[in-house]
Amino acid sequence: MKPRTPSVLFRGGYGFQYPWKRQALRRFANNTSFSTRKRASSLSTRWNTVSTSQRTPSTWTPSHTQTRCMASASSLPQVLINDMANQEVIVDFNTGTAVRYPSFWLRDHCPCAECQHPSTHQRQLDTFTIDPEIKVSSVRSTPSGLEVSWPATTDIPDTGSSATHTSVYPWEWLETHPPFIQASNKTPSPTRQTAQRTWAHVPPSAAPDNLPRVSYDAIMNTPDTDGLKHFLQNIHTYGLCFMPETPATPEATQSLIERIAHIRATHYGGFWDFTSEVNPIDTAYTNDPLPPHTDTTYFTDPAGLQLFHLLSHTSSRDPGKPGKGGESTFVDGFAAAAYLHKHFPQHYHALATYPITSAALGSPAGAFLNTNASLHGYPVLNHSSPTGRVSSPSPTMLVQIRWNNLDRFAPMTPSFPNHTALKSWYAAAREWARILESPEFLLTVKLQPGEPVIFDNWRVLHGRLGFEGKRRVCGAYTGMDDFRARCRSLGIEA
Ligand SMILES: C[N+](C)(C)CCCC[C@H](N)C(=O)O
Ligand SMILES: O=C(O)CCC(=O)C(=O)O
Repeated sequence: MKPRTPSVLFRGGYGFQYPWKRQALRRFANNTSFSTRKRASSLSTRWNTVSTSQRTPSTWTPSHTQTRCMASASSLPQVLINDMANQEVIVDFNTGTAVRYPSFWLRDHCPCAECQHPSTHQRQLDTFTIDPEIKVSSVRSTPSGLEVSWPATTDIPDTGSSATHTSVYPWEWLETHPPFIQASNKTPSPTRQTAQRTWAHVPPSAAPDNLPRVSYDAIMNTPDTDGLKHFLQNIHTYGLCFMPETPATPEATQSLIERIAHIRATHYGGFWDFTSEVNPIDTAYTNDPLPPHTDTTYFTDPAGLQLFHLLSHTSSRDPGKPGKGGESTFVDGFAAAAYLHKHFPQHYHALATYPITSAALGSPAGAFLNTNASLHGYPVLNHSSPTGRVSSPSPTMLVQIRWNNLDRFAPMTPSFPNHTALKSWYAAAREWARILESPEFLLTVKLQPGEPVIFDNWRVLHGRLGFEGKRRVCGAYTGMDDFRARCRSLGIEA
């Protein structure tokens, strides 16, 4: 097909009105040698500077030996096609950089109702019927997005037709789903801490006024979701939130957590209401002190949020009097980890490197162990990065803390290469435990009936002081994915 000269021409062209676009596209043009045939009319230079007289987009059909700038009204992104072996469509979003989309990747992510289920948004297109060397037939910048026409092939799901196919990719979707790591995120972008604020040096006295609080009524009873959004935002930003004026009943407490998401049931049950017991399945069901820890470190996917509501605590000797002890403790593990990284980088590295095994062995449900022939446990400090590889772990990449020294278990699959490594891990764990218990980081709060607390179990460590008397606590877990999905449903980028 003889390429038609783009009927869309644009004012000024890259070389004149927008010099920085020239650099942006040239960077891509230079990064990929591509051939263009010089053509008559206004096209010029290696990457087709054109002058424009129209301001509305229209179709343009490149030949596959040609690479051109496809431009449209200056308010729309500009599109460049790189015709090399793995054809790419390069989009300049008028932000000074441009993003590359392989044609196969674009076809595979077509959002139309044939290729993607309209309500489940699951892929309906069989990826593996797409021609691996597929190239666009034509592209067009339109107000609703990048319109791509594909050649007639048999990859149309189930229609058996060999009609061509057209995909329209909304600009915002394209811009927020770059297939390749951009230079801008070569250094790991902050993870969940992007909008998170660590806290420390909080007076270790009773809950100081500056701790985040949202009342039960604001969360449960306002017709809009402002109170709920504020509640979730606090949990995401600070890792915990108190909920004053909550009726001191299991029912009201359960409704609070279910306002967020469904309860994550475990071998402890779903919604728990517990006191100390004679034959406990876990030390939580005793009146012993518990050092700062995160729960369910022995799960592949540790519980995301945990809620505690102290319903009562009375003296064993005189039920009319309050019981002694049982204060709750909380630590912002991200703040403690940042302190460890700054002052003891070798200890941070040890806790981020060596996997350890945790276990819950007291339950008749069986032994929970996060180790087996193929899984060798997890480090205390777990990181994530855009490349999926974490060569030098740092707090900006920290996504999850797994620390419960009571539940740490001798692994069946050894994870320390030698005695030196083992000693370095113990030295690191000792310093970590010291930091967690230090006044600078340990928040000690005597929970009160009517004011439950909820916290991020991947970030905030919790514990309690030993106590005497009858102490009744209720609460539940939710999953981290469920919490984050609920945040997103309210516009919070968790
Ligand atoms: C269910 N309830 C919260 C009452 C007890 C949970 C015990 C959790 C266990 N010690 C761990 O650290 O995973
Ligand atoms: O009893 C408490 O206040 C906390 C218990 C605990 O740490 C747990 O259940 O994991």
